[in-house]
Amino acid sequence: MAPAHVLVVPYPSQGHMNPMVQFARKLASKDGVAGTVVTTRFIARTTAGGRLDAGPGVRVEAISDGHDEGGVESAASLEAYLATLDAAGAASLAALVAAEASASSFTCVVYDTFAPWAGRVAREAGLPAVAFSTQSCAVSAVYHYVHEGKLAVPPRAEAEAEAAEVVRSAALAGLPEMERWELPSFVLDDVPYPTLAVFAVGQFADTGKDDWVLFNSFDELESEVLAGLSTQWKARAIGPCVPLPAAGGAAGSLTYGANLIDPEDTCMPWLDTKPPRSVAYVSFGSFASLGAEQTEELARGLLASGKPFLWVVRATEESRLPRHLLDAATASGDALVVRWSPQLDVLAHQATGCFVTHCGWNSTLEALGFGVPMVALPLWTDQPTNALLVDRAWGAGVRARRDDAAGMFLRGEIERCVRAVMDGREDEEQGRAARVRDEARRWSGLARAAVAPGGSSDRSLDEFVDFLRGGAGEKWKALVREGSEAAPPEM
Ligand SMILES: O=c1ccn([C@@H]2O[C@H](COP(=O)(O)OP(=O)(O)O[C@H]3O[C@H](CO)[C@@H](O)[C@H](O)[C@H]3O)[C@@H](O)[C@H]2O)c(=O)[nH]1
Repeated sequence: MAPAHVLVVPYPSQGHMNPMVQFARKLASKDGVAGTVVTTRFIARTTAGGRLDAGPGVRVEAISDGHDEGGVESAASLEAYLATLDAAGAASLAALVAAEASASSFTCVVYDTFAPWAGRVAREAGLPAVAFSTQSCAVSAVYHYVHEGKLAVPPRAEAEAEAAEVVRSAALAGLPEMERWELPSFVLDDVPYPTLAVFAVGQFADTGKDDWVLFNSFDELESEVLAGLSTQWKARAIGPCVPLPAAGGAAGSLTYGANLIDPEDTCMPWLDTKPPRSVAYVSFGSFASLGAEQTEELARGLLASGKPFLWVVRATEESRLPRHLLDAATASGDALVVRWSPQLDVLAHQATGCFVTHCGWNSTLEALGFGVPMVALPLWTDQPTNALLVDRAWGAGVRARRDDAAGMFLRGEIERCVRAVMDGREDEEQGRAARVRDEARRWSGLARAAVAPGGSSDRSLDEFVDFLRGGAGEKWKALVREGSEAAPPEM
């Protein structure tokens, strides 16, 4: 039988491409499965090193996002970009699928829930459309239950009038009790980007009860929420989609093969000069913008902690850096500021003692996978919920408290959290910080076991592969050819 050929369509940004490229690579490592990853023409041309290397058995194809020359940066706004991407991406993807139809036809399309247009193209072409969430099961569950009307989020005015802001109904769905500010920001009524909010909340609207939904998570991490979601769809956790070295294996160089920016090669030699677990690694992912005041508070907090730090400040953020504060530390080798790091290698390095992170889902999973305790400084979207889970549910980090009056994380709080995690001191409030490092190590073992042969995520991937090998696409196409309603093939 011809191999099952899966077309994998991530939303074109770093935080979405990394896990989906890793997913395609894992899928293609299974017998009888080939993968093609789709990116935009702009990214394909400008990706670090000029190429995207998804590994053996995975082809890369480029489609148009309507901004072939400048990508998202050349759009008037993110919302304008999404609208162009929806139309141009769908047309371009449909052309790719049609061009393949006679040759090595695609069997199935796995699409990012942030690229719902790809799901539509799949359905219109008579191919099974499988949703892939790059965010946690918990966050996805909140969006879904809000969309279904099963979870009500109090408007800000109402919440402020109540003594406690706890969203108690969240507990019903296997979710932890959350205060309003701990929910993904897109379900709140007082955040910017209302169009994005509608989009995020409705990302599973096209997904039916018999449809597969794959999560970049693992059973052991989110078992209860996942069990709840499994009653909604054919939900399976197949992560962490992170290139983790096999247990006991040599680390080597770790990469997703999808860097949109070249990592700086000063990081590893600098880390090599530092004692084990002495360095705070600081990064806010590929998207966040901290603002000048928050950047200065962070610089002052890191300096006050007395720990050496490796801080990623993207080129677009550099103008906010208070260089005068950092000069002495960088000159003495106590601090290194880079525009982009080889993050997986940094987290795997023995000198890295904690990860000061915005709790983007990939960074969170990477920290868990490499057993690095986190200091969580969540900003928006799914990050506040991830930070809550890291701190309260998984005990793998300490969450900094944002100062409400200042509207940011203050230097003293940042210093306190870095010291609490790195010195293992008792955290007076939570009484848990001393155990954070042990918990981080424990999660690393569980994460690696989940993706190892026979682990929970590996078994779920095998189940999906069985579905693919069962000729999912062929059955579907036959049904459509016979003129029957586009019913899904048996699963
Ligand atoms: O110097 C760096 C900094 C980051 N990374 C990588 O870039 C990715 C960043 O992903 P993530 O941590 O998820 O952050 P964002 O880029 O901010 O991701 C967006 O997408 C995620 C998945 O939907 C969401 O969870 C986040 O909130 C959202 O901001 C990770 O794989 C990192 O390893 C590097 O390789 N080098």
